Amino acid sequence: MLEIRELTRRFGENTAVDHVSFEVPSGLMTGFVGGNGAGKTTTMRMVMGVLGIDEGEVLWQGRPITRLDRRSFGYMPEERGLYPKQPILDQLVYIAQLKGMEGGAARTAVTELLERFGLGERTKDHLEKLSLGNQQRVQIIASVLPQPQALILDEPFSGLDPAAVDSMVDLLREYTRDDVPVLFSSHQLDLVERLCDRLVVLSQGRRVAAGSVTELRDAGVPRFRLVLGGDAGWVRDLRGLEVLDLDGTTALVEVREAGAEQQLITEATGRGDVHEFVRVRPALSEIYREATA
Ligand SMILES: Nc1ncnc2c1ncn2[C@@H]1O[C@H](COP(=O)(O)OP(=O)(O)OP(=O)(O)O)[C@@H](O)[C@H]1O
Repeated sequence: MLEIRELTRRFGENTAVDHVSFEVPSGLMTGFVGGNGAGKTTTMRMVMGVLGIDEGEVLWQGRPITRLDRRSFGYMPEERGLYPKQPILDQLVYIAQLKGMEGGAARTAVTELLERFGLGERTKDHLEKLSLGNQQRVQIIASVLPQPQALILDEPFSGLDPAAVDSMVDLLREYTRDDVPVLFSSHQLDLVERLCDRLVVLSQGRRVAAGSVTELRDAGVPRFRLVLGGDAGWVRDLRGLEVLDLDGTTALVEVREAGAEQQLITEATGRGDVHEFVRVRPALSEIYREATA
């Protein structure tokens, strides 16, 4: 497990990351979200040791992380940094060798990954000849070579078409199945909701929410939708509830006093037909908007 404890980084007067703590458990996918400038990249850079830490620490397997640990991590930085004028196979094999793979094994692993990402026919092409999305695929391959102990990926999905997103998702799932902790930042909340076991939300350098998607969706004030056979206007008169929406026979209410929902359903069944009475959990996008407001 990777643990981020009270990490803090200042740039002059600006505290870009302010005592941020969270965990990236092994075998789980953790999504890292927050608006532009929230501090995601700065946090990831501190985790990877490419940026100094002002306060706090990073722990790997329960002890302070070392340079060697970081070398065994797969890191996809925001600044992508491969050579535009070199064939993609050659530079990926070179990177794999730099990371300690033997030549033959490196070539086999790279070829396999290139084929997997639909680039099997492009191995001799210079990076700059590929579309931006395909360049992104090459960056992803560079970051997962060789077998990483943890993955720290800064916006790995940006610029990918749906097919490449699917290849990337399959690949990341294979790593989590092998118990690798994965932390990735993204602005694509639908993707984060689909993929992530856990989520960390940053706003202006601070952690404003963290937990599993289910925990976060359950954490807020409970909301219920009630659909009746007749008019639902009487719901406004009940104590302990706030009516968020009322449309003829349908009411959406928020429970302000514990137990008010029991009173609601008792009253509703006493008055006539109840077609639906369900707890409504907010979408991730709503949680995100509220947390970062
Ligand atoms: N090298 C730097 N020098 C000065 N300020 C910096 C530096 N790097 C980051 N910052 C500032 O730190 C804050 C956090 O930036 P960061 O890039 O970590 O945010 P982010 O969440 O990754 O944003 P985005 O989603 O736009 O990539 C911003 O205010 C940014 O301007």
